[in-house]
Amino acid sequence: MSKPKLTPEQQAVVDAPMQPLCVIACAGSGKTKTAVHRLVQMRRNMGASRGRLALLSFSNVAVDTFRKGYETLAVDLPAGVGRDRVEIATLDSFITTNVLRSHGHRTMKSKHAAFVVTGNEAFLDGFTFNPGTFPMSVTKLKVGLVGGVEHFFYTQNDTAVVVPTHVGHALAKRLGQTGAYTHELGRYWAYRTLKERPDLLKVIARRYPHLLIDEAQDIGSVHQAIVELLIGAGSSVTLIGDPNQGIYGFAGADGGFLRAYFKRPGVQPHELKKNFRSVPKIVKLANGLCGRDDETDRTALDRPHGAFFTGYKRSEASQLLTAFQSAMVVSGSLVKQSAVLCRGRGLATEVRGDDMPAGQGAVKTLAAAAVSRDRKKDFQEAFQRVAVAVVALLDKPPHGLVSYVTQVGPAPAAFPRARELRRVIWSFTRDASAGLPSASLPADTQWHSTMVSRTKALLVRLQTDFGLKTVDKVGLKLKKTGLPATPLMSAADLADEAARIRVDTVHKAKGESLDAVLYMTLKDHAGELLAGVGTEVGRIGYVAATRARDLLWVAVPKTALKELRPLLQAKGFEEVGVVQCSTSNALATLLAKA
Ligand SMILES: Nc1ncnc2c1ncn2[C@@H]1O[C@H](COP(=O)(O)OP(=O)(O)OP(=O)(O)O)[C@@H](O)[C@H]1O
Repeated sequence: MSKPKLTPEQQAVVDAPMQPLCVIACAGSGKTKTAVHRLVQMRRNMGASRGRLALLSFSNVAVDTFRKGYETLAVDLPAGVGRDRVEIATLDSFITTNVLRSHGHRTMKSKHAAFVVTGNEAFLDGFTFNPGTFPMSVTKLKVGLVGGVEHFFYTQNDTAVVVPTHVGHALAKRLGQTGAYTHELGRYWAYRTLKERPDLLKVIARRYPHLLIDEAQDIGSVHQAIVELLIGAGSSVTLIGDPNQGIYGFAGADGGFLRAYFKRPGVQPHELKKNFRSVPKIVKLANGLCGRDDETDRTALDRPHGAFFTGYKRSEASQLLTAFQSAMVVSGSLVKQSAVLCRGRGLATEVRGDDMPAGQGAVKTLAAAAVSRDRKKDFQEAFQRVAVAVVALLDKPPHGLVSYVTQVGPAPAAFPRARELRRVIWSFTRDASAGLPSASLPADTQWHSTMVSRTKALLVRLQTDFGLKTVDKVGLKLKKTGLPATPLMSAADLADEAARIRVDTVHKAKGESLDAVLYMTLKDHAGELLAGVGTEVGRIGYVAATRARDLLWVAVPKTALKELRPLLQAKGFEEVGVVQCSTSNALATLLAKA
């Protein structure tokens, strides 16, 4: 991490006394930098003390950034300071490592050590609940805590639907007895373990006298209950986040814990109000949306930039995208650092034109993995899919093998060589020349035959090196049924891959800085964006808008334009028409830039 000077407000957080802080920070205010500097300073203050420090967040991307930042800055710590006594992890992995993995099984009444399931494990077929329509997998079961009382629910279109407590409880318990937990239920079991084991709680609080939690607006009710237990047992907890970016309300996280935290005795309040990301016009607009008066660090550009709106017809989404990409060229935004964002997955899928992955069974999963890797450049997703497909080709694989392989961290006793196997599957996933073949090969001929021979070779290796037996008649599971004659990543995709702009949900883009953002809305999404950050959909719009560094477009349905126009203009958006332009010219220019 480079070392630009911290602002006075950032420095005040870093230099604050060793007590709990509540840091409310605006979008683009450098929470990452501030949190890492604070972490280093706290470690310096703790000197050689044996207590550990933890910096916790919610995504692996954030954790990676924090780790790199800490590695860079911690070299300046004097000798004798316990530089390694720092943990940087997701809140869930902190809970898993410290509570669930070694202690959870006792509370879960399982003979096995606890292990996570992701939903693809065959044995989960027997773990469902029936809300009256059709059976739903236990992976859909969510749990919240209100005043220490658990309540179960599932979400449908981002709305919570209650599951009777006795049903949810019985299902969680039955699954728990096998040693398995879903991500959701893991937190529940961790909470129950800590509640039942004050001795363990005390040990953890002593081990971690200080915790820093980033993106604290995403703390849900069960997370909060766990954090409250740790606070009660003596850990000093600092929260950093932006309540206006709380977009997981449907999952029980509405930013309330962060918003009210400064009121607690002994908690020192701080604010970060300087936005380093966006041009002044976008910061002004964001202030108008959330009712804050944040400052901007950037100056206006000498090329077109700022916040615009336009109308679009669903059937003409591709023209809108072309027009937006043309505007990006003029504003100097790079395709690879820009995105079209939608509030929901449905609209994103429609705009992106995603097809169902071709093939069937394990082949379908491997085909989807090749597309994840080669089209979406999402290696993590590709890896997860390969792991699922490969395990599906094994005869009686160890219980929980997919999760042992895909989860980072020490190998479980049940499968001590998980990390080696992880490496083998990673290299198969990554290497299109010797592992999973390229999605650019014709699917039902070259891709399929290459995939079959390499997958079989991989399975032989798993048997020889790891004792993992292949299913009988594996050829039947690797048939080419359903694969098209064209490449999985179609020829058209290959041609304009460099010019293809990412289309994603706002949730996926959280925490990112993007040169240009096109927020595609339905009428109510736009209405709620304009109404402010009081609702979840309003906050989702706010997150979309504040990702943009230089250029923000909000597209609203043409049918709603008349009604929304004055409201958009009142907030400071300027109107642009979707000018028709030659697609090939626009793409050629973009390709040259990319
Ligand atoms: N003191 C500083 N001087 C210059 N640039 C800074 C400073 N602090 C942070 N930045 C830059 O500000 C940008 C935004 O920082 P960051 O991504 O951490 O924002 P954030 O607070 O997490 O935003 P959001 O919550 O919107 O995701 C980064 O490019 C970072 O390098």
